[in-house]
Amino acid sequence: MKKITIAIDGFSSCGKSTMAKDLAREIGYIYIDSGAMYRAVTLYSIENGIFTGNDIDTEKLKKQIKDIHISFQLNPETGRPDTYLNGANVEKKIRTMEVSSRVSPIAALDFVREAMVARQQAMGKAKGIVMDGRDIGTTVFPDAELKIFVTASPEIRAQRRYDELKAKGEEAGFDEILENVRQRDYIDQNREVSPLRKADDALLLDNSHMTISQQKEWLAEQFDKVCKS
Ligand SMILES: Nc1ncnc2c1ncn2[C@@H]1O[C@H](COP(=O)(O)OP(=O)(O)O)[C@@H](O)[C@H]1O
Ligand SMILES: Nc1ccn([C@@H]2O[C@H](COP(=O)(O)OP(=O)(O)O)[C@@H](O)[C@H]2O)c(=O)n1
Repeated sequence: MKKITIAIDGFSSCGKSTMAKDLAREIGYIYIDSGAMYRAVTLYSIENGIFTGNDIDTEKLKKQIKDIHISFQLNPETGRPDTYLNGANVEKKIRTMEVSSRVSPIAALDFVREAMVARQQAMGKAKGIVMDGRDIGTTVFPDAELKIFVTASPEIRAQRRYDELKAKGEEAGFDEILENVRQRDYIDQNREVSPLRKADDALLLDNSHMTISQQKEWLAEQFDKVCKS
């Protein structure tokens, strides 16, 4: 069967990766978590003195962006790809609150987006890819055959992230997570380059009251519809 491109965008912590990864596994497509790439650039920036407080040394980061190598390798235990930064597995490190609180300003930088989008487009050249993020249907793959835009209420999204971090044993309060979700939504929607918005031809999914298996089923139906049409 002819392979297509699937773009899943939406607000923070609403379940994009969960549904994207499950669909990719079922249909034998590559899954790429584009947010992990922005998180990896943020971790690099934290570890290499690019932040002074909340200030970002953009000139330094611009010079070093070509030295930031990001790749993915499937983790057989979790069934999802782990993120590697310059050869080291950083999957755990990039999911901390420290990275979450610094990622959106880094992702708003034009030269960072330019570099990441080029890499994402190269990964999707052969189609057969499910990618999730903020600008996949609008900028990275504007011609994607299937585009989804996911949303849920901020409180529900914060609760999902809280439960996830708690299960991993990470200390983070619900209020701190809710504030982070709101802040990132604001920066992501209001930045100049590729702001988060629904592509005109994307299907809207509010999964506030859906279970993981319901949303998985819904996505599989949309995929079938596109493949049959
Ligand atoms: N429909 C759902 N109901 C409850 N929890 C969900 C649902 N979808 C995803 N989750 C959980 O919410 C958390 C955030 O999901 P994730 O896929 O990482 O979101 P995103 O990629 O949009 O940031 C994960 O712990 C995931 O297991
Ligand atoms: N395509 C993308 C993906 C993520 N991002 C940025 O990266 C951050 C982290 O993305 P993510 O997908 O890991 O976020 P979560 O919703 O999983 O917490 C987002 O808040 C955005 O600022 C982006 O700008 N463009």
